[in-house]
Amino acid sequence: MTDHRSSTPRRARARDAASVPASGAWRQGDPPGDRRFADLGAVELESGGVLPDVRMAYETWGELAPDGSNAVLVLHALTGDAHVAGPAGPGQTTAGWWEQMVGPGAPIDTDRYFVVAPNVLGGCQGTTGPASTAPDGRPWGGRFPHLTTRDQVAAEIELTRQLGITGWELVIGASMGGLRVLEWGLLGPEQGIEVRNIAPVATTAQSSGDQIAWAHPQLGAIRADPRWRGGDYYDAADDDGPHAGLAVARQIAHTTYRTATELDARFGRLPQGGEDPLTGGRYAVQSYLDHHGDKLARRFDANSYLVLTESMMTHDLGRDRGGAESALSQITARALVVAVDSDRLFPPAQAGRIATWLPRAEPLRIITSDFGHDGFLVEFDQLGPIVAEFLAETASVQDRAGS
Ligand SMILES: CC(=O)SCCNC(=O)CCNC(=O)[C@H](O)C(C)(C)COP(=O)(O)OP(=O)(O)OC[C@H]1O[C@@H](n2cnc3c(N)ncnc32)[C@H](O)[C@@H]1OP(=O)(O)O
Ligand SMILES: N[C@@H](CCO)C(=O)O
Repeated sequence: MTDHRSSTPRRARARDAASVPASGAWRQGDPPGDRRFADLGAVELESGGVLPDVRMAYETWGELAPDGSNAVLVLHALTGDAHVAGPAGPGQTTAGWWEQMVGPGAPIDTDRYFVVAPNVLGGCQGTTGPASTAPDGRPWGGRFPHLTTRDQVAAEIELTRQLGITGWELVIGASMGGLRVLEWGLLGPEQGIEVRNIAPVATTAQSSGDQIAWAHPQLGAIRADPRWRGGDYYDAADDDGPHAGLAVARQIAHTTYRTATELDARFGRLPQGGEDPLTGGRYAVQSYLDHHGDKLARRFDANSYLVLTESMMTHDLGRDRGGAESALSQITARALVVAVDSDRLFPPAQAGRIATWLPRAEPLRIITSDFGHDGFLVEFDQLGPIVAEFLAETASVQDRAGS
């Protein structure tokens, strides 16, 4: 059968920022959307080990108010990064992934709020991850430790301290970002960082059997790629990494991000271009998945994909806290919980439980969409007003308290 892939994927060179000096704390007047780096030192891991010399990449927009009251933390999903808003920067190929949500006059209005977005611990866009250099001078590769959502938030808490921020007006994120939002609701206050409002979107308090099941073959696809080499492939040539395995993992994931309704309506049984499925050619939907798989393989690191996927699998807000309901009931922040009605990966019932058990949650907000889980990246006409309304109510509560 012919190889129909139109391009040779090159491994996304993980942007290990080891050679870039840390920029220290954010300062008033710093340009918006500039990638910066903070050296966080060692992070103690939930598994009992320690990850030394952690560096975290982040971007900021807006100005921190003199009383520090307007800081908003935006947490990205699995393959997102710190570049939430603004045009593609150096080494970046796309504009911000929440460009319509964050900016001057946007629902998260950077004329009013100071927005911070870090790249997650274990990622590949500037923050310490498997492609980073270990203390022995070699890339961590397959030796990189298992991370949990709590480890990722522990690093973000240290970043918060370094930025001189004592409290977040809002912590918001979707999907994997939403997992961290919920952990922030507990770990932030425990660590002395106030979390006044949270907005978990298209997310869950604990990964379900179904979510773990969908993740499993994605891990398998990467590890079955002979070019993965047990995770130690960074010395290989650019075109000799585990792109094929990563691309298949993305194809599995991408299917779960969309819906049967959309895929059937949009592609149905149409063949791709001049290809004939009866003689080994592809259907259009296969070509579409090939495209998304190849695209991710060019911009993302396979080991980071493994580490982050496993952190999502082990996510359980209720671990060592008496279960998810008990953990959620201890969160004191006011909360906006949002789901997408057609999300087959993070079904609305999971968000419904979060909204029910969070003591200060608004009624669950549901986005209507054919796009499924990806609705949080597409349905800005619905998500934008929901978030803007929540923030406006927050501001009015503050104004009343202050008057
Ligand atoms: C927080 C974060 O998650 S950040 C990461 C977000 N970004 C990503 O996940 C990148 C992957 N992209 C996506 O998931 C989606 O594109 C979204 C959610 C961002 C946007 O969704 P949509 O606007 O519906 O885009 P859609 O899924 O239709 O993809 C469009 C792409 O498919 C391509 N495509 C469409 N049909 C076909 C086909 N038959 N064969 C090959 N390619 C196809 C288009 O050419 C387009 O390519 P491009 O993105 O390189 O320009
Ligand atoms: N497209 C999103 C979906 C996962 O939430 C991502 O890749 O991060």
